[in-house]
Amino acid sequence: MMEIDINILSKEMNISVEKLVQKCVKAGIIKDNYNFLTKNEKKILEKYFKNTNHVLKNTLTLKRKTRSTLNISNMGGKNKCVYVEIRKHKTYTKPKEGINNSTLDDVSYNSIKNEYELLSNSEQKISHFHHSAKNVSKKNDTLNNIKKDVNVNNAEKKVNSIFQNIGCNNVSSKKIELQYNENVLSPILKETKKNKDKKNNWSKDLIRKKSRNVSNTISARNFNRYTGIKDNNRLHHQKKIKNTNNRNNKTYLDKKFNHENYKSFSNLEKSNKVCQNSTLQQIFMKPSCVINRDITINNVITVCELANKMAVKSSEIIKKMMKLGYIVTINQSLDKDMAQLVAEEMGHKVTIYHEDKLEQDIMKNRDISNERVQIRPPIVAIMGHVDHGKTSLLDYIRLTKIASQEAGGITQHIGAYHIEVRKKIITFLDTPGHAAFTAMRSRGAQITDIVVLVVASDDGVKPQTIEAIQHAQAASVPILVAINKIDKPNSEPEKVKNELIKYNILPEEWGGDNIFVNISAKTGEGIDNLLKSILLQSEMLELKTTISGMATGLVIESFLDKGKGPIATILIQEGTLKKGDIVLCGLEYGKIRAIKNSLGKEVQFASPSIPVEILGLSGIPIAGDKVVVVGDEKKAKEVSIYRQMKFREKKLTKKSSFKLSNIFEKIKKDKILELNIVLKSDVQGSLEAISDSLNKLSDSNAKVNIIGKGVGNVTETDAYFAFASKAIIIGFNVKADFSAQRIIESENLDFRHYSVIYHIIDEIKRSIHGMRSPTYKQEIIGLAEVRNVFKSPNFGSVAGCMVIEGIVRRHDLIKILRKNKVIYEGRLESLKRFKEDTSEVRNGVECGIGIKNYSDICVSDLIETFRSLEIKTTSQ
Ligand SMILES: Nc1nc2c(ncn2[C@@H]2O[C@H](COP(=O)(O)OP(=O)(O)OP(=O)(O)O)[C@@H](O)[C@H]2O)c(=O)[nH]1
Repeated sequence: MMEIDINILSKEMNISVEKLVQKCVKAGIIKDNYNFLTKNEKKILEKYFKNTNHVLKNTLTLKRKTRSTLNISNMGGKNKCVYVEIRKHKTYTKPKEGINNSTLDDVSYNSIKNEYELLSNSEQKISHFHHSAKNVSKKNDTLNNIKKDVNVNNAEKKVNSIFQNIGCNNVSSKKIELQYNENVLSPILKETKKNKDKKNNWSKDLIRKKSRNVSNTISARNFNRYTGIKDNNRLHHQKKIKNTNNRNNKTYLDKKFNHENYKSFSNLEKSNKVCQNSTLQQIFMKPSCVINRDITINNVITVCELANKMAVKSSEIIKKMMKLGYIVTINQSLDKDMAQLVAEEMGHKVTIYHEDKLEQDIMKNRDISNERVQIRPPIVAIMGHVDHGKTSLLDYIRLTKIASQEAGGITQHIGAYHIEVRKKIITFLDTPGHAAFTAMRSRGAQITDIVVLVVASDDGVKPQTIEAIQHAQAASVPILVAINKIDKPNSEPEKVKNELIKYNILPEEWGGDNIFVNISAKTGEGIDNLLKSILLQSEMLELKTTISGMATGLVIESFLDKGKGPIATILIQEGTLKKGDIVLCGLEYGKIRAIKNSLGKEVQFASPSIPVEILGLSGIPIAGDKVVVVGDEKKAKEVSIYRQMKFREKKLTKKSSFKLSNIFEKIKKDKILELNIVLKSDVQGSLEAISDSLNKLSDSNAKVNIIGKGVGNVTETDAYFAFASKAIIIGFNVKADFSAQRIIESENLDFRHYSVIYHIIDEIKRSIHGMRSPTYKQEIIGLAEVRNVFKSPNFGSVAGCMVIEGIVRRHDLIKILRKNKVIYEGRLESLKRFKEDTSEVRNGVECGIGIKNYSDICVSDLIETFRSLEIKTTSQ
């Protein structure tokens, strides 16, 4: 007959040998030798377990069955199916609470242990006791220890006799318990009970606090796992805490443990038992009192952000503010004073974050020794009308063929080059018009020292020549006139000189301040003279700078190179830039990886007024951004992040720019006595008429300055010019180009459109004198281009149109523009899509438009829809 070793069986069943022996006895298996069970006895035992459901109490059995079919090809080419069934069976047993592998039964074990703990009151002995109790083979040591400490002779005798009776050297703890109770332990037990209550309270408190901390960061499941502590030692606790990554929790527990000084290991053990009892519940304790916090706020903070910082509900702030007399919404921004008021009302301590602290810190630590002051090379911008020979001039000077390499012969990007003339350096900027010059100025970057105005002697003064003069004069930069193409037979340099008088550009020989040089960029005639004149002009300007110390400069242009990353062309204004320097550049920062000169050669440093390309920035800066060398890369990164955040904030809050509606307030407040205007008109006649009338409005209160005027639509350059000069834009019978419209919107410029001269004069007059009057602003909604004209018996002429911008609505006011001149203002008669009436037509869609009381519509006319908005001007 096959026999099964009882030790092996106990391991398989995952219960202790002693427990198994007890169960055998209960199942009616009585044998002398308990070391082996027969097959029949095993069956009886299994039946007993089934009936008593003993195992199921603490076990969880998982079964899984998977079926699949295998196709196996036979020799003859036929397939054979093999059905495969995999059965998996796994039983999980929940470990018993406390010390479950003890040789003693639960009740007696716990009572003995409690008493022993109280008697010994030593952590070492308890751990020793645990260790001993876990191992059956070490039972004698355990008993000896108990004996030593408890000294119960009767118990010892009984124990020994029971050991022998059982035959497997086990202990009948019941007997020990009885003896203890009788002789020694009953008085101690009373004391124990008291302590136990105290300890349980402590444990509950601990768990409650633990759960409150942990619940913030770990899931309920993690929490259960965390609190269902199997191993009753402190180190294990700490590991668990580490795993949760909850620093607060760890500190809290550590503190608690230190505080208790690990008085008794049993305390912790008991707390774990409480934990285990509460593993299935999460305990979230509502804070019993308001927690006052120290909060830091910036200039602007939303209600929601403030609530998060104070750890209160947004509704509480809204309620509080209502009590203070303000009605706010959750996403509303509060300024720092308001936020401070509310937060302090709610009992929190507020610290206002000083905005420029980071910037100030980083700028403080810069090395800006002013020891070596030297004369610096002049920076010259070449400006003028299209095709008057700007690039050809630079081309000749540098003896390179830049013009022929450019797409379509038109300058596409800003280039910056330096040349040497008579051992003196001149730096040239080649601009693609005036937009870049003005855009840079609008960012506060004044980079140019001298403007060379190129005027073709065969073409004379043209619109862009006038624009260039206006921009240079607005920036107070000296103008040097280069009358070009004198090699041409039809050249008339004297005529150019005469034309320029109108714009306050007078040659020195006529008593003016401007140097005039006749040149030919083709033959090179007069160019030496021009360069000499530039050097002369720069000497007069006494351009000086320090060449030692950390560098500062300006970005001229920037782009992203796929291989090298962001590249910026910069001009150093002060100090010397070295390879490896840390720079702050607008919103970006970086460590200079390489410096290249205008010939593309790598150099180790760059001195003032020498244009160089730098590599190593974190992003692409904008033309006009300031480059500053700083000492600390980490701080530079912080400042860069802060600047980016501020930029986003500024974009969102959109500060209002210079507006006609608040001119009177500005006159009162800031003593601004000048109203700058950029005026654009459809024809020269009305331009002059409006300009004269506006100039006459100047009085002791305010001066009207027409800083820029011209014929044609409002362009991107006009918009930048207005922005840089804090001017309003007035358009008479003209509209703003798409690009200009974009700048007007992004910079929040004041663009006013009129079709009656009297309205312009009246409105400006009223604004200057702060009169209350309703003024109207036209907001353009859509633009449609006439592609075809049909005759309809009902509606007269119907224009077949394509909407090219915005929306055309049936009831909006309209203007008809022909060659950028407004030829009619009125309303729509009809708006149709495929013969169906419609209320609106969007961008990119065709439609039929009938115009009320107007039938002279032509192909290519533009129909602009707008609405008139009333703006309240300031009161006197
Ligand atoms: N005869 C003659 N032709 C010239 C002279 N200077 C320039 N040109 C010609 O004028 C044309 C325009 O010259 P560019 O140098 O491209 O003019 P630009 O002002 O730089 O033009 P954009 O880049 O479009 O602003 C070219 O065909 C040149 O060859 C000159 O002094 N004499």
